[in-house]
Amino acid sequence: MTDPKTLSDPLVIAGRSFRSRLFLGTAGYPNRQVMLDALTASGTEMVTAAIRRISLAGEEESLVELIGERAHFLPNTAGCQTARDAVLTAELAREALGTSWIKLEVIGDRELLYPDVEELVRATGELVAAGFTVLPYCNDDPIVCRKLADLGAAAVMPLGAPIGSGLGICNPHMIETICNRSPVPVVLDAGIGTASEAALAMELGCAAVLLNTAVSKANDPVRMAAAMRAGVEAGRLARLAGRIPRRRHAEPSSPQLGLVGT
Ligand SMILES: CC(=O)[C@@H](O)[C@H](O)COP(=O)(O)O
Repeated sequence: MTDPKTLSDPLVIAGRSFRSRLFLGTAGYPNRQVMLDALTASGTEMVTAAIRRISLAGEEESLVELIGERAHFLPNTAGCQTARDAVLTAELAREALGTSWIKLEVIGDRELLYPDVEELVRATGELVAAGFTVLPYCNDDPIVCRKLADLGAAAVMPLGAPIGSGLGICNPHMIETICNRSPVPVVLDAGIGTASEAALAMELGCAAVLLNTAVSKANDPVRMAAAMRAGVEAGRLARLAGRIPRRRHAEPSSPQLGLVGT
């Protein structure tokens, strides 16, 4: 019988526990109240925002205070294109916000928003050596994920699909492979379009899902945030329960023995 405690096993990253396995971004909401209501509906305990947005636009200055106690704040290096730029941005975040946690994004192409793997690996090594808790956004590549974990990343965050695309998980087999091999938690980051895709990420073995656009740009962001919460929880439960194997042929669901004529 399932121990009810396993249903709510917290996720632990770098010694910090999270009951919610849904992490949310803060960009693109119709207004701040909708964003806050969506965060509440999602049950999230980890919220990310680009350090460039926070530091450059005065209006965003109080975002960290607004989030306050409701969630752990995870600054990210969105917009950085070199390791040097990302490391400087992370140092700025640590100085300004007093956190050494960083979601590391080093983008190699502004149109694709795909990670520059060489720069990402370099920046991860430098930031870990400088005492940061590094969560790198990376390709759905098991080799890259292993290198990042070997360098000391606290989690790896492979993309499901390009940021903001809503395409879902383009290569579920590779995400599952990464999950099966990773020594650190795997957080599916980017590309999720709807709740069933968040559930799939968890069914594949991800420890958590990070998403933004699917909620902030939904017709009803608060309702979608609640749907994502339910999707992540359902996917986690299904993963723990263990799915039946796929078969190429029918398998009677009722026992045949004992029927007249058998
Ligand atoms: C907010 C953030 O960190 C995004 O860059 C993240 O990668 C989420 O991507 P989606 O907007 O596709 O969910």
